Amino acid sequence: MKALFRSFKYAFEGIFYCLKTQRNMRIHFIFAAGVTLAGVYFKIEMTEWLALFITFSLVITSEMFNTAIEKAVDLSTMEYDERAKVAKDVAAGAVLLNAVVAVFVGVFVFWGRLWEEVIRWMN
Ligand SMILES: Nc1ncnc2c1ncn2[C@@H]1O[C@H](COP(=O)(O)OP(=O)(O)OP(=O)(O)O)[C@@H](O)[C@H]1O
Repeated sequence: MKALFRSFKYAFEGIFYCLKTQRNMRIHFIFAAGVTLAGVYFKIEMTEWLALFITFSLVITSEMFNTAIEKAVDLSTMEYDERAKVAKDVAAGAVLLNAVVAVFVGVFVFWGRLWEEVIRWMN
């Protein structure tokens, strides 16, 4: 049981480390909070919540793996190395890809509702 709690403690330390040191991670969390509030406001469907939570998770976990890879690469070399560049660029590319998909999902879920809201305000 003690070992289980210890592994949870380390996992939370990893999450807090990313939040403390990675500006992009804080931005992802702020976006996720904002989108969650918008979802509550617009009373979105259960399947839409599922799509949003999966995309939050993809963006945030890829950012965490990106941080882990950056640290591991820096541990292995501080010299310029083409393999280090590839490792970091591929990890950063994964975050970018997930972030772009998250924007598409957000637009897909909210575009119609935002548009209706704008029209309602104008009338
Ligand atoms: N050892 C290295 N050898 C070759 N290129 C590197 C090396 N370290 C970093 N780079 C290049 O510089 C880019 C930025 O790396 P860096 O480690 O500064 O990450 P970052 O994206 O600025 O993240 P953070 O701001 O979180 O540290 C990498 O994507 C890679 O292209």
